[in-house]
Amino acid sequence: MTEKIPVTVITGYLGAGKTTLLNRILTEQHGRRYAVIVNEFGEIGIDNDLVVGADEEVFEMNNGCICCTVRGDLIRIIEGLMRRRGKFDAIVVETTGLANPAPVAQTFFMDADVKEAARLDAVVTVADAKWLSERLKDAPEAKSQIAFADVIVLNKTDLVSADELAEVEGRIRAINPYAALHRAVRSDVPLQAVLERNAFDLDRILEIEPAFLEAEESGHDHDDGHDHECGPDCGHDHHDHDHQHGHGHAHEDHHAPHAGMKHFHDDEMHSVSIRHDGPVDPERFVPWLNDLIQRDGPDILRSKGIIAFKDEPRRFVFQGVHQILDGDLQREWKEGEKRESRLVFIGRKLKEQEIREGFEKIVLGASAAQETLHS
Ligand SMILES: Nc1nc2c(ncn2[C@@H]2O[C@H](COP(=O)(O)OP(=O)(O)OP(=O)(O)O)[C@@H](O)[C@H]2O)c(=O)[nH]1
Repeated sequence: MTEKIPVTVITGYLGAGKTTLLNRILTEQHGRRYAVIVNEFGEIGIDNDLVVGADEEVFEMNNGCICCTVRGDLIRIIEGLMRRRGKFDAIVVETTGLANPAPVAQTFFMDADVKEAARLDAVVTVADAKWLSERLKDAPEAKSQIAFADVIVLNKTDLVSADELAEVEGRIRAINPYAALHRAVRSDVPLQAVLERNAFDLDRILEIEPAFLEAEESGHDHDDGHDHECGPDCGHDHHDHDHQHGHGHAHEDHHAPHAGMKHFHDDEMHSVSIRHDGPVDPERFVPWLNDLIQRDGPDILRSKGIIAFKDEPRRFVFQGVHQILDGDLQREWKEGEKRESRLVFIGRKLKEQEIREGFEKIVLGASAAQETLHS
């Protein structure tokens, strides 16, 4: 079987530093060859011309709302690329700053041919340290981009004070406590921090954030109801794009001591994590998960999990984006490795109690429920 090509999706609000990151990826010596797909908003491709490295092939997805037209474009481009396998090692997709990354991520689960050939390696969100806090208030896309991230590059730290940095990190953590977070100036993160991360592997998240599945706060049940899910006749109004490029003067040393993380409640976006120390019956688990995802999918932005099935030497790994779910048996549990199931749901208005009770009662059956560790 040929290896699936890893795909890195770079997202982030307008002007956050996505193209800067992409240029870094394309110019640094890493011995890997990347095919680049750029999604732009508007008729005329500009980003394409801003991307350096003439040797790299840049494919443009153009025109309109990514939710509707671009998915088809993306599928077409990836299928085209697959016919020229061997010419590149990985794919990087840069999305428009206005996109909700969900439809892009979903492409890698939904389209059978794409799924066969490529795997979503990580969603990397570039955030503008100067403007993110503001955008989180007025731009739902900005929030979705943070919530979706596996890796967050907190860029433009040269433009903020240590206090402001702590504040924005706290806001990011309130939305997404799981992503690896790197501070950057001109998107200067080590490339191994963003590329070929296999970020869907929960183990990696646990390495970075050992407390990942522990104590977290869930938000209240508020929602502004604005989720960017477009139908086929999307009539999105995308006109209020203020192009906040943060060209201010650097006024603080970004190496200033870390002011300590602030904690915020995010009323809208939160997460539910469950772990269970004991075998899980696939015949109960799979229908439960499918039902949950079908029913609450619109509110569940991301779901991921590793499950220890009864009498199964391999780990069952699933991940999903909204209603689209994908799971398979992967590597074997290692000698001495704790056979613990871990599940995470990230989204809006999650029915935490229902999810927990569902897992305990439906999946485990009431008697086994005691063993479940609440996190
Ligand atoms: N001060 C400062 N400016 C930066 C930094 N990173 C990028 N910029 C500048 O910010 C502007 C936007 O950067 P881009 O990389 O084009 O951002 P983008 O996210 O691709 O922008 P869009 O394509 O408009 O969404 C450019 O003028 C960059 O030179 C940084 O860390 N600090």
